Amino acid sequence: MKETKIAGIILSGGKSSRFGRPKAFEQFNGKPFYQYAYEALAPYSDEAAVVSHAALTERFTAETNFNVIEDQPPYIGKGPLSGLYAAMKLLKADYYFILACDMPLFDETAAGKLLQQLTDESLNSIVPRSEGRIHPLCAIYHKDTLPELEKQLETGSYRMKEWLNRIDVSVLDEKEHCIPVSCFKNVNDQQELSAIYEIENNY
Ligand SMILES: Nc1nc2c(ncn2[C@@H]2O[C@H](COP(=O)(O)OP(=O)(O)OP(=O)(O)O)[C@@H](O)[C@H]2O)c(=O)[nH]1
Repeated sequence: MKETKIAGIILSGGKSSRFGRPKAFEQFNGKPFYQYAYEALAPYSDEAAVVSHAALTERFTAETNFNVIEDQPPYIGKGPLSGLYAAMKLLKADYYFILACDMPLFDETAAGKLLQQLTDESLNSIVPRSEGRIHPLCAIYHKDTLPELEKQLETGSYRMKEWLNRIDVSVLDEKEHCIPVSCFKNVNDQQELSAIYEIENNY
Protein backbone atom coordinates (compact mmCIF):
# COMPACT_ATOMS: atom_id res chain seq x y z
CA MET A 1 0.00 0.00 0.00
CA LYS A 2 2.95 2.32 -0.59
CA GLU A 3 1.97 5.89 -1.35
CA THR A 4 -1.63 5.00 -0.67
CA LYS A 5 -3.18 7.51 1.66
CA ILE A 6 -5.64 6.34 4.30
CA ALA A 7 -7.92 8.62 6.29
CA GLY A 8 -9.20 7.23 9.58
CA ILE A 9 -12.69 8.52 10.25
CA ILE A 10 -14.45 8.28 13.61
CA LEU A 11 -18.18 8.71 13.14
CA SER A 12 -19.48 10.65 16.12
CA GLY A 13 -22.28 12.88 14.89
CA GLY A 14 -25.28 10.80 15.86
CA LYS A 15 -28.02 11.87 18.24
CA SER A 16 -27.43 9.07 20.76
CA SER A 17 -31.14 9.25 21.54
CA ARG A 18 -31.39 5.63 22.64
CA PHE A 19 -28.31 5.96 24.84
CA GLY A 20 -29.42 9.21 26.44
CA ARG A 21 -26.15 11.16 26.25
CA PRO A 22 -23.44 11.58 23.59
CA LYS A 23 -21.98 8.10 23.14
CA ALA A 24 -18.59 9.30 21.92
CA PHE A 25 -17.81 10.63 25.39
CA GLU A 26 -18.99 7.61 27.33
CA GLN A 27 -16.30 6.22 29.62
CA PHE A 28 -15.60 2.52 29.24
CA ASN A 29 -13.03 1.12 31.66
CA GLY A 30 -11.73 4.62 32.29
CA LYS A 31 -11.37 5.67 28.66
CA PRO A 32 -13.86 7.49 26.44
CA PHE A 33 -15.35 5.65 23.49
CA TYR A 34 -13.79 8.07 21.02
CA GLN A 35 -10.35 7.15 22.31
CA TYR A 36 -10.89 3.47 21.54
CA ALA A 37 -11.85 4.29 17.97
CA TYR A 38 -8.89 6.60 17.60
CA GLU A 39 -6.43 4.01 18.90
CA ALA A 40 -7.85 1.40 16.51
CA LEU A 41 -7.44 3.57 13.42
CA ALA A 42 -4.53 5.91 14.10
CA PRO A 43 -1.74 3.34 13.53
CA TYR A 44 -2.93 2.87 9.94
CA SER A 45 -4.04 6.39 9.12
CA ASP A 46 -2.07 9.13 7.41
CA GLU A 47 -4.68 11.42 8.86
CA ALA A 48 -7.41 10.77 11.40
CA ALA A 49 -10.50 12.84 12.13
CA VAL A 50 -13.68 12.82 14.12
CA VAL A 51 -16.81 13.69 12.14
CA SER A 52 -19.28 15.17 14.52
CA HIS A 53 -21.86 17.90 14.86
CA ALA A 54 -21.51 21.49 15.95
CA ALA A 55 -22.88 20.93 19.44
CA LEU A 56 -20.03 18.52 20.23
CA THR A 57 -17.12 20.22 18.49
CA GLU A 58 -16.22 22.34 21.49
CA ARG A 59 -16.16 19.33 23.75
CA PHE A 60 -13.93 17.35 21.38
CA THR A 61 -11.60 20.32 21.07
CA ALA A 62 -11.41 20.70 24.84
CA GLU A 63 -10.72 17.01 25.50
CA THR A 64 -8.58 16.00 22.52
CA ASN A 65 -6.22 17.28 19.88
CA PHE A 66 -8.10 15.41 17.16
CA ASN A 67 -8.92 16.94 13.85
CA VAL A 68 -12.66 17.56 14.23
CA ILE A 69 -14.81 18.06 11.17
CA GLU A 70 -18.54 18.54 10.93
CA ASP A 71 -21.23 17.24 8.62
CA GLN A 72 -21.50 19.39 5.53
CA PRO A 73 -24.60 21.12 4.20
CA PRO A 74 -27.03 20.14 2.91
CA TYR A 75 -26.54 16.75 4.60
CA ILE A 76 -26.13 17.58 8.26
CA GLY A 77 -27.30 15.01 10.77
CA LYS A 78 -28.85 12.70 8.20
CA GLY A 79 -27.09 9.65 9.58
CA PRO A 80 -23.73 7.94 9.04
CA LEU A 81 -23.71 8.72 5.31
CA SER A 82 -23.62 12.43 6.22
CA GLY A 83 -20.45 11.87 8.21
CA LEU A 84 -18.83 9.81 5.49
CA TYR A 85 -19.74 12.42 2.89
CA ALA A 86 -18.17 15.23 4.96
CA ALA A 87 -15.01 13.20 5.46
CA MET A 88 -14.66 12.38 1.78
CA LYS A 89 -15.29 15.98 0.77
CA LEU A 90 -12.93 17.57 3.28
CA LEU A 91 -10.06 15.08 3.52
CA LYS A 92 -7.95 13.94 0.60
CA ALA A 93 -7.23 10.21 0.74
CA ASP A 94 -7.32 7.08 -1.38
CA TYR A 95 -9.21 5.10 1.23
CA TYR A 96 -11.50 6.08 4.11
CA PHE A 97 -11.42 3.69 7.03
CA ILE A 98 -14.53 4.53 8.98
CA LEU A 99 -15.39 3.39 12.47
CA ALA A 100 -18.45 4.24 14.53
CA CYS A 101 -17.59 5.74 17.89
CA ASP A 102 -19.78 3.20 19.68
CA MET A 103 -17.72 0.04 19.01
CA PRO A 104 -15.03 0.14 21.71
CA LEU A 105 -14.13 -3.53 21.28
CA PHE A 106 -13.06 -3.01 17.67
CA ASP A 107 -9.36 -2.52 18.32
CA GLU A 108 -6.09 -2.00 16.47
CA THR A 109 -5.69 -5.73 15.80
CA ALA A 110 -9.15 -5.95 14.25
CA ALA A 111 -8.51 -2.86 12.14
CA GLY A 112 -5.20 -4.34 10.97
CA LYS A 113 -6.90 -7.55 9.89
CA LEU A 114 -9.43 -5.69 7.80
CA LEU A 115 -6.79 -3.54 6.17
CA GLN A 116 -4.69 -6.59 5.41
CA GLN A 117 -7.53 -8.02 3.36
CA LEU A 118 -7.76 -4.85 1.33
CA THR A 119 -4.04 -4.98 0.60
CA ASP A 120 -3.69 -8.71 -0.04
CA GLU A 121 -6.66 -8.97 -2.34
CA SER A 122 -6.27 -5.55 -4.02
CA LEU A 123 -9.91 -4.80 -3.28
CA ASN A 124 -11.66 -1.48 -3.69
CA SER A 125 -13.92 -1.18 -0.69
CA ILE A 126 -14.58 -3.72 2.03
CA VAL A 127 -17.33 -4.30 4.54
CA PRO A 128 -16.98 -7.11 7.08
CA ARG A 129 -19.82 -9.50 7.86
CA SER A 130 -20.06 -11.24 11.20
CA GLU A 131 -22.73 -13.69 12.35
CA GLY A 132 -24.60 -12.93 9.12
CA ARG A 133 -24.73 -9.16 9.70
CA ILE A 134 -22.81 -6.66 7.64
CA HIS A 135 -20.97 -3.87 9.45
CA PRO A 136 -20.72 -0.91 7.09
CA LEU A 137 -19.72 1.42 9.95
CA CYS A 138 -16.39 -0.31 10.47
CA ALA A 139 -15.37 -0.60 6.86
CA ILE A 140 -13.01 0.78 4.26
CA TYR A 141 -14.23 2.77 1.27
CA HIS A 142 -12.29 3.80 -1.81
CA LYS A 143 -12.36 7.44 -2.84
CA ASP A 144 -14.06 6.50 -6.11
CA THR A 145 -17.24 5.72 -4.19
CA LEU A 146 -17.86 9.42 -3.57
CA PRO A 147 -19.80 10.18 -6.78
CA GLU A 148 -22.29 7.40 -5.99
CA LEU A 149 -22.49 8.64 -2.41
CA GLU A 150 -23.46 12.06 -3.71
CA LYS A 151 -26.06 10.52 -6.01
CA GLN A 152 -27.48 8.50 -3.12
CA LEU A 153 -27.76 11.57 -0.88
CA GLU A 154 -29.41 13.54 -3.67
CA THR A 155 -32.22 10.97 -3.76
CA GLY A 156 -33.17 12.03 -0.23
CA SER A 157 -32.76 8.49 1.07
CA TYR A 158 -29.91 8.15 3.53
CA ARG A 159 -29.94 4.40 3.87
CA MET A 160 -26.47 2.88 4.00
CA LYS A 161 -27.61 -0.34 2.31
CA GLU A 162 -28.92 1.55 -0.73
CA TRP A 163 -25.56 3.21 -1.19
CA LEU A 164 -23.72 -0.10 -0.79
CA ASN A 165 -25.81 -1.49 -3.63
CA ARG A 166 -24.54 1.27 -5.86
CA ILE A 167 -20.82 0.77 -5.31
CA ASP A 168 -18.12 -1.80 -5.92
CA VAL A 169 -17.75 -3.24 -2.43
CA SER A 170 -16.56 -6.63 -1.24
CA VAL A 171 -18.33 -8.14 1.75
CA LEU A 172 -15.93 -10.31 3.74
CA ASP A 173 -16.99 -13.15 6.01
CA GLU A 174 -15.34 -14.40 9.20
CA LYS A 175 -13.17 -16.91 7.40
CA GLU A 176 -11.67 -14.07 5.35
CA HIS A 177 -11.29 -11.25 7.85
CA CYS A 178 -10.74 -13.47 10.95
CA ILE A 179 -11.98 -10.76 13.32
CA PRO A 180 -13.62 -12.05 16.52
CA VAL A 181 -17.39 -11.63 16.74
CA SER A 182 -17.08 -9.57 19.95
CA CYS A 183 -15.21 -6.78 18.14
CA PHE A 184 -18.36 -5.91 16.22
CA LYS A 185 -20.57 -5.29 19.25
CA ASN A 186 -21.86 -1.76 19.23
CA VAL A 187 -23.62 0.20 21.93
CA ASN A 188 -27.01 1.72 21.21
CA ASP A 189 -28.45 1.74 24.71
CA GLN A 190 -27.53 1.12 28.34
CA GLN A 191 -28.30 -2.57 28.05
CA GLU A 192 -25.77 -2.95 25.24
CA LEU A 193 -23.21 -1.12 27.35
CA SER A 194 -23.72 -3.72 30.07
CA ALA A 195 -23.29 -6.41 27.42
CA ILE A 196 -19.86 -5.19 26.37
CA TYR A 197 -18.76 -4.94 30.01
CA GLU A 198 -19.76 -8.56 30.33
CA ILE A 199 -17.71 -9.53 27.26
CA GLU A 200 -14.68 -7.68 28.66
CA ASN A 201 -15.02 -9.32 32.06
CA ASN A 202 -15.12 -12.77 30.52
CA TYR A 203 -11.71 -12.31 28.91
N1 LIG B 1 -21.25 12.55 11.47
C1 LIG B 1 -22.38 11.88 11.71
N2 LIG B 1 -22.34 10.70 12.37
C2 LIG B 1 -23.52 10.06 12.60
C3 LIG B 1 -24.76 10.60 12.21
N3 LIG B 1 -25.74 9.73 12.60
C4 LIG B 1 -25.12 8.71 13.20
N4 LIG B 1 -23.77 8.90 13.23
C5 LIG B 1 -22.78 8.02 13.81
O1 LIG B 1 -22.95 6.73 13.24
C6 LIG B 1 -22.81 5.71 14.24
C7 LIG B 1 -24.09 4.91 14.36
O2 LIG B 1 -25.10 5.77 14.76
P1 LIG B 1 -26.42 5.22 15.47
O3 LIG B 1 -26.08 4.61 16.77
O4 LIG B 1 -27.14 4.37 14.52
O5 LIG B 1 -27.25 6.54 15.66
P2 LIG B 1 -27.17 7.60 16.81
O6 LIG B 1 -27.82 8.81 16.25
O7 LIG B 1 -25.79 7.79 17.34
O8 LIG B 1 -28.06 6.99 17.97
P3 LIG B 1 -29.66 6.98 18.06
O9 LIG B 1 -30.12 8.40 18.16
O10 LIG B 1 -29.94 6.21 19.29
O11 LIG B 1 -30.15 6.31 16.79
C8 LIG B 1 -22.44 6.44 15.53
O12 LIG B 1 -21.03 6.43 15.62
C9 LIG B 1 -22.96 7.84 15.31
O13 LIG B 1 -22.25 8.81 16.04
C10 LIG B 1 -24.78 11.83 11.52
O14 LIG B 1 -25.83 12.37 11.13
N5 LIG B 1 -23.57 12.43 11.30
